[in-house]
Amino acid sequence: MIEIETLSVERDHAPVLHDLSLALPAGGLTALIGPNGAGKSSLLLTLAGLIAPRAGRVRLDGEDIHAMRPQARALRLAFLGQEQAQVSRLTVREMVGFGRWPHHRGRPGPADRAAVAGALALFGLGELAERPVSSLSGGQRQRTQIAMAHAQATPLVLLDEPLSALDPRYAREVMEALVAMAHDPAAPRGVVVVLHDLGMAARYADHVVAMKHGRLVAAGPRREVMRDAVLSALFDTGLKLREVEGAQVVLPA
Ligand SMILES: Nc1ncnc2c1ncn2[C@@H]1O[C@H](COP(=O)(O)OP(=O)(O)OP(=O)(O)O)[C@@H](O)[C@H]1O
Repeated sequence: MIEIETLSVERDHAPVLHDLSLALPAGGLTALIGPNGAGKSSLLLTLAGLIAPRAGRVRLDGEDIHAMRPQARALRLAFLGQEQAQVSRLTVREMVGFGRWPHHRGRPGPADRAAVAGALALFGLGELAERPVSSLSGGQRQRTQIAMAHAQATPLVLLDEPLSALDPRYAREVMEALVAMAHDPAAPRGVVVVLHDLGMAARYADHVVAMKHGRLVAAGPRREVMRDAVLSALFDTGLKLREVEGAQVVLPA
């Protein structure tokens, strides 16, 4: 369980999150939605412990995230930001293997190798495993980074726009892999994902958090938040959700 208590955050001395209070469930997939500049990335960076709040705090299972040592935090949460440094010489397998570092600290064992192999298979990277990351397409690189976050095997996974470079097939496969991670009966994880694709949020999220101007607009189970009136007000444009052949789609109203 993540508890966000009266959280205020500044970036470059400008307030970007205002007095946010919210509890996120420990399991399931939570979609973070809202217009450009709403503060979604700032919230994710704060949840990851990478931006210190001006006021308020974030607790993970009762512990203040910002008081944890980085090594301890790396066993509790995995974070994938929008802009990742490119480590060009690494192969895909080596990069995914970096996700295991907090577990083995430089001495990988069979469990680490198995976790990497599982992540490579889950994200369709088997055939690319020995390729340098620098030789990959943007979408292949994005899947490599998501696989690395998966291999980290943390109870909480934070992903900022993980679908942005993916074609429809891989966007769907990655979302289904994230759902499987969130509902893995052996080790369910809390997966929090910033999504611009509202159709994906409507189809796959268990919970939805809607933000605008650095404030919370709505939060709750998907069906409570993904409603025509909430979405239209959130994005300042007419939107309607409709069911087409069993899937939710978002249309202009
Ligand atoms: N590195 C930064 N330094 C200073 N201010 C920033 C920085 N990044 C974002 N901001 C500001 O913080 C506010 C929230 O931005 P943020 O990136 O968190 O929003 P977002 O909802 O993730 O937007 P988007 O959907 O466009 O990615 C904006 O006003 C933005 O200008």
